[in-house]
Amino acid sequence: MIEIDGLSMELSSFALYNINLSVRNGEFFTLLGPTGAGKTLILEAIAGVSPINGGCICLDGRDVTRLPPEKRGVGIVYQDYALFPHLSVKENVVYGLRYRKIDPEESSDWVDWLVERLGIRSLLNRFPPTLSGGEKQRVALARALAVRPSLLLLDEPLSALDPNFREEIRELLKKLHRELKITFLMVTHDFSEALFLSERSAIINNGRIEQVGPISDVFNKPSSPFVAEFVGMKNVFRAGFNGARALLDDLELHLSRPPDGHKDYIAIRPEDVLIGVESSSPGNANVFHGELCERIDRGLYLEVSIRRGNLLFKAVLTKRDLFERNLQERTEVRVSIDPSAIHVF
Ligand SMILES: Nc1ncnc2c1ncn2[C@@H]1O[C@H](COP(=O)(O)OP(=O)(O)OP(=O)(O)O)[C@@H](O)[C@H]1O
Repeated sequence: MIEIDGLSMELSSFALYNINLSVRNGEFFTLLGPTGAGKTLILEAIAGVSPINGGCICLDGRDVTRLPPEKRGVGIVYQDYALFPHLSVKENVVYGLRYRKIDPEESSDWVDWLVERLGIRSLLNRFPPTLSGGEKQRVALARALAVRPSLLLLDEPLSALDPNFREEIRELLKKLHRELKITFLMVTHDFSEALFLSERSAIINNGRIEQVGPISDVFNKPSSPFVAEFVGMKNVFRAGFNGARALLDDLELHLSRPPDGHKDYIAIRPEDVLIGVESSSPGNANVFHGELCERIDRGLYLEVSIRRGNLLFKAVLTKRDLFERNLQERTEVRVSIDPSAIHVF
């Protein structure tokens, strides 16, 4: 269990402000946010490798704020593997045992299990520079777990891998977490990774936590414009509200129900902005016309913008849609949005 209370860190050009976080025992938790948000610094504060200016960090009920890294019971895996190039795979794996004064004899069954489980037995006498990215990350995982940490910290462990290895290591992390039942805290900027792996997540923006909660809540119920955009709700608008209606300039959108309490924004996923097709709930769908003004080719699909007065809506279309329906730029299109697709916060 991790309890972070009022953590702050001040650097020359960046600061972490009043970070409060509670991660349960055995949980797979992600710190999610854009590059430069401060995710790695939080991980480093927990590991004890970056000095903090205030607050305290408890691991499994122990205040570790002033303990050196090797006394915190934490394993860490880095994006760039950070293996020792001059040591063999075997020496890398057992490196932490000597450093933390753990008897290698007592740990031999455990290390043997890890070597087998991570599929690195045939690599034991090789040296890191001769390994593929996926192999390096398996070795880095074995090294971090060899000291039997109660908490595994993972700093973007998938982002340096090419897509094939990324999927393989992602699956491995999920299975390892289930088998080992220890707490995993992973930093990532990739929402789909967090969605696949973690139960709960904290969204970090510019040194602050924007939202914490079950990953499905973060995805479906973002609580700020930043989180809404981060999870792919590309249509975020400031709005006024009147009962079960949102007022955007001169456009009125029906909501599925009146908002609870004071709200300032609505957000809609681009895939819920339907162009030229009937809504699944025609009785109360929001229907309006706008001009198709931009098409961006995203490979498998096209992102299009539709202008309606001062409002710009983003939608997605397949290439087939676009050509079959001859949707050219500057044509007028009919847009429909189901009230249940409008998220209010
Ligand atoms: N030792 C340091 N001294 C000064 N600034 C630092 C130091 N370490 C990190 N920073 C700055 O703090 C900010 C947050 O860094 P951090 O590595 O935590 O970001 P991140 O969210 O992990 O991003 P990324 O996904 O790119 O790794 C960045 O602007 C970085 O340049």
